[in-house]
Amino acid sequence: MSTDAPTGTGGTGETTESGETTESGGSGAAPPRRRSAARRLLRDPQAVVTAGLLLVIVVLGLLAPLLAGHGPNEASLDAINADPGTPGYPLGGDGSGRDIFGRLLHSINTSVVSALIASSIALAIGVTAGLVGGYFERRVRGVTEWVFSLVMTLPGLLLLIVLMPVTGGDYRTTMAIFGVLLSPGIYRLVRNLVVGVKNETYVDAARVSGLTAPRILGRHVLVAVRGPVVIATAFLAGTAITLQSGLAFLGVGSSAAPSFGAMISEGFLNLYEEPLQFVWPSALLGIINAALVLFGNALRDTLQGAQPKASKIVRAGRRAAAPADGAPATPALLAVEDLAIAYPALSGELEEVVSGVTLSLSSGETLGLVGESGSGKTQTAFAVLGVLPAEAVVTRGSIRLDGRELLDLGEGELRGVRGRSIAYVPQEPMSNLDPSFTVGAQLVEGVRAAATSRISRRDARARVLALLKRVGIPDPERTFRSYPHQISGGMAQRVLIAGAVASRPILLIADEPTTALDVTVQAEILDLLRDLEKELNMAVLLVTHDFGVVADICDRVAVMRHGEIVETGTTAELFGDPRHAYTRMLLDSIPGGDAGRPGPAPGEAAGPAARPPGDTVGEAVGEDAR
Ligand SMILES: Nc1ncnc2c1ncn2[C@@H]1O[C@H](COP(=O)(O)OP(=O)(O)OP(=O)(O)O)[C@@H](O)[C@H]1O
Repeated sequence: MSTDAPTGTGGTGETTESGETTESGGSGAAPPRRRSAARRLLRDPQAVVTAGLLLVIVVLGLLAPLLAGHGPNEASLDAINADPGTPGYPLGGDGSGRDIFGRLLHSINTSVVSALIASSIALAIGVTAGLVGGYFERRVRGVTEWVFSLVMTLPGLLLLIVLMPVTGGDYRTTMAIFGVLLSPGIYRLVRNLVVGVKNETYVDAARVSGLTAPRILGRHVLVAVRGPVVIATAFLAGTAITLQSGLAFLGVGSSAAPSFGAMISEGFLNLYEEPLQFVWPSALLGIINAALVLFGNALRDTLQGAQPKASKIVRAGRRAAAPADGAPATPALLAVEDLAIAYPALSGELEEVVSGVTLSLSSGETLGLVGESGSGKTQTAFAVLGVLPAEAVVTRGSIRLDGRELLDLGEGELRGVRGRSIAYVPQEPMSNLDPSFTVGAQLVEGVRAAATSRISRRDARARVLALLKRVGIPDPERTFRSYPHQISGGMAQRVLIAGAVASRPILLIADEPTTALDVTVQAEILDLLRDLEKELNMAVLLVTHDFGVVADICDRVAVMRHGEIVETGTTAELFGDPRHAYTRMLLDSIPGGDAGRPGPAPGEAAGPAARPPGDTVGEAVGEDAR
C-alpha cells in the first residue's frame, strides 16, 4: 500500500476556508491522494524561491547579447574605472575599460556551461557504472571499484592545472575532465543505492519474469535511485561553478572566456580604489552557489524526507471530541481512533504501514491484535507506547489513554507515561535483559525509576524480591543474583513481566510474549498474564499471530491485515462466526485446528503458575509505586 505525503494541513482531509479539516471519505479513511514530487516541490517556499532565482539568473545570461551594450572583452579607454551609471555602463567599467554589467551576464553563461558539462559527464559515468557495479557482483563490481578508486586517488586540482597545455586553457575541456574526477562520488552513491534495492522482491520478480538486466536496471532500479541522483546534481553544479571560478581567479587557463573568478581577481587588484568591481562578481557568484545549495537541500527534503525527527505527528484528521466536562469522551481506557502511520520510501513519498486503525480497550479486558507478519500490529503497539522509529510519521488519528491524548505529549511527558501507566512485555525476553548486569540490579533500577516518590535501594530490593515471587519464580533470591544467561527463557519472561507490572500499570502491551518460549512455558506465562490482569484490573493489548493464544487469554480480538483492522469482535464471536474472509482464512490455516470452536474461554484454563489470592502485586510493589 503506497500513499503519499499528507496534504499541507498534514492530514488526508480537505481544508476548508476556515482552516478546519474535514474528512473526505466519511468515517472510513479515504486513501490519501498521491502528489508528484514536482507538485510537492512547488509547495516548498525554499525550493520555489531558489529555483526562481536560478531561473532568472540563467535567463539573464541567455539574454546577455541583448541586454549588454558591449561584448564581454570589448574595451574602451573612456570606460576605464567608469562609475556605475555611466551611459552604456550600468555597473561601470573595469580597470581595462570593459563593461562590468556585460561581463557579469556573460560570466553567468560560462558558469552554466561549466555546470552542465561537469555534471553531465559525472552523471553519465557515475550513474552507468554505479548501476552496473551495484547490480552485478564479483568481477564486474571488482573492476568498477578498482577504476573509481584509482580516479579518486588523482589529485584533482593539480591535475587540471598540469593539463592546461593539453586542454589549451579551454574551460570546457577542463570541465569535462573535472566531470570525470567528480564521477566516483556519483558512482558510490548509485552503487550503494542499487545494492540496497536489487534484492527487493519486486526486482526478483522482474528477474524471474524474464526481463533482461538492462531492462531491470532501466525500469526498476534506476527509478529507485533517481531521487538521490537529482539531489546530488544540484551540488555537482555548484562544485563545478566554484572550481571554474577558482581556476579563473588563479589565472589558470584562457582569459578569453568571461568568468566570475577572473572578474573577482581583477576587482581584487583594484579593491581600495573601486571596491564595487570586486563586490559585483563576488555577490553574484555567492548568490548562485547559495541558491544551488539551498535548492539541493529543498530537493533532498522533498524527495527523501527531511532529517529524521522524533516520530513526526502531522495528522490533522478527525480527532476524538474533546471532553466537555473533563471526563473521557469514551469510557474505554485506551481509545485508538483512525490511526495512520507512514514511512518515507526511497522515492521520498510516504508509504502507510498502518491505515486508519480504530480500537478500544477497557480496564480488566484483554484485546488480541492478530494478523499475519507485516500487518502492522507492532507498529500500532509502538505508536501507543510512543516508541515509533524516528523516521515514522503519524499522519492522522488519535490515541487516548484514560482520556489523555498521547500523540500530543512531548518525549518527557511520554517517558512519565511509559513504564508507569503503560508497561511493555517484549517478544524476546533474553535480548531485552542486559547481559552485563544481574537480574536484580536491572529490576531494582526499573522499580526506582518507575516510583513516583523516592525509594531506597533496600526497599526497591524488597519489592523486587516480592515481585519475583509473585510471578512464580521459585527461588527469588537466587534469580535476583543471577545474570540473564544463567536463567531460562521462561524465567527471563517472568522477570520482564515482574518489571512491567512493578508500577501497577493501567495498560500492559505484550508483543508476542510467548513466541520465543516452549509450549508448556507459554501456557504458564499466559496464565500469569491473565492473573495479573485481573489482580491489577489492567487493560492488556496482546499482539500475536497465534490464535491459540487468543483463544486462551483474550476477551476480544481485532484482526489486522495490510495495516487495517478488518474485523473486531469477542473471542467467541470471532471463532464461532468469523465475518471477514481473511479471518476465516486465518482460522482455517491453524494446523489441525477446529476453526469453528473456540478454545477455553478466558479465565477458564487452569494454569500451573502459582498464584496466591488477592492483590499480591499491590503488596509486592507498595501503593506508591504507581
Ligand atoms: N522502520 C521502518 N521503516 C519502514 N517500514 C517499516 C519500518 N518498521 C516497520 N515497517 C513496516 O511496517 C509494516 C508493519 O510492520 P509491523 O512490525 O507492525 O508488522 P507486524 O504485524 O507486527 O509483523 P510481525 O509479526 O512480523 O512483527 C511492515 O510492512 C514493515 O515492513
